[in-house]
Amino acid sequence: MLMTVQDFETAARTRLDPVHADFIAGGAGDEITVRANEEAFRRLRLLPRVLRGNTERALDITVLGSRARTPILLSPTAFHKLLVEEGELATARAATAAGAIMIVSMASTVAVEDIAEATRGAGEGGDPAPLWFQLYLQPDLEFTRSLVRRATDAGCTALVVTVDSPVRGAHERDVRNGFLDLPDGLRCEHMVDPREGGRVRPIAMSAEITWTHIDWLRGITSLPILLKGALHPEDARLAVRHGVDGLLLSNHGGRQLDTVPATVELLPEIHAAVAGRIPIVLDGGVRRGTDVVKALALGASAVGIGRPVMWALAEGGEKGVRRLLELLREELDQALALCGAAGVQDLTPDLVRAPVWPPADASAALPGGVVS
Ligand SMILES: Cc1cc2nc3c(=O)[nH]c(=O)nc-3n(C[C@H](O)[C@H](O)[C@H](O)COP(=O)(O)O)c2cc1C
Ligand SMILES: CC(C)CC(=O)C(=O)O
Repeated sequence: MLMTVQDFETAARTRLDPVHADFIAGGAGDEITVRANEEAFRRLRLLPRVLRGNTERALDITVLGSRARTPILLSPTAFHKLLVEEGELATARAATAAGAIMIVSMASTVAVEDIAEATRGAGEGGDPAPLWFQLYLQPDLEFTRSLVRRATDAGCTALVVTVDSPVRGAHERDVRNGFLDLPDGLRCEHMVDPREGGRVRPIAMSAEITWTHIDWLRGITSLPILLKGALHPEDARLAVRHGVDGLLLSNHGGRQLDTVPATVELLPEIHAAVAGRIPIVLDGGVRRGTDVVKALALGASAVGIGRPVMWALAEGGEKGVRRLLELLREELDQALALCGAAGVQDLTPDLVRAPVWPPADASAALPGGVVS
């Protein structure tokens, strides 16, 4: 029975080509950060409130003008057609059914216009899923401008600029497996360049990109801009100064610089650095409703999931992703109830404890004042 994210991972592995399973699960170098993301959530403890009388929980959020029925959004992941024929269309329909924000990867195998169309048909009376568009700024600014225009015209309501990739992370599993390119017949639809007779450009991960490019982007779009992958508090402050509207606090699921901290460990520091001026979305290692509660309590406005969506897609296509989003919603709702919360707005940092025992200032409260 598929009851947990872990169940989806296990089920997906039985279906997936092992090379693709490695592409999804893998990370950079020794994958220390891949593991750290999940471990950090597991280490944190929740400290619930009681007798609050909350019989229903509100899970809906509005981030940067985008309304969603859940604070769990779909982080951008590449190449969904590797997993199912419909590719990102299946993902987008499932996101719409859940009322979740989907961030379309620049490296998607379906074009953003078609993804937007798919969300319009899938609402079951609800609104289409808000789509955000993820961008690696290309040094060819005219090409980047055309992508921004395409995303805007397709109805995307925010741009997510990934800034942790001056070069590609060292994915050693992929190198060993010889998985260095998409198989024949699949392509990154956004990299097709009409100016070059429909040539498919490689995605440039460029070390030339600087804050000047962020200023340039700020100047050509009125869509909200989120930076994805800024981890240093000073960069978070710089983002605010450069007119960025939000942060997607992410270490790329441990796929770029290995040994960077888990994102949830960085959250309090980044939250303090931006001081409420811009919202923070966090991704990396979110696998349980309790993880969502912890991240929101520590100051995130929403969380993103990457690999779980890929596993669910591989396991059961659109239905798989729907089920995944449902089960995470159920887990989140239950965790909120058990925390005594009436909704995500009730989550505050006092509900989260890092397990240090005995606490430095509590030894006097131990029986007989004994510290053992
Ligand atoms: C297979 C795969 C493909 C990804 N593709 C992209 C991408 O195209 N653009 C991007 O900014 N991040 C990409 N990411 C990173 C995710 O957006 C996200 O930061 C990460 O997966 C979150 O961690 P999680 O997988 O533990 O949930 C990818 C991650 C995976 C696992
Ligand atoms: C094709 C890549 C750009 C996708 C990516 O960001 C990743 O695999 O982590």
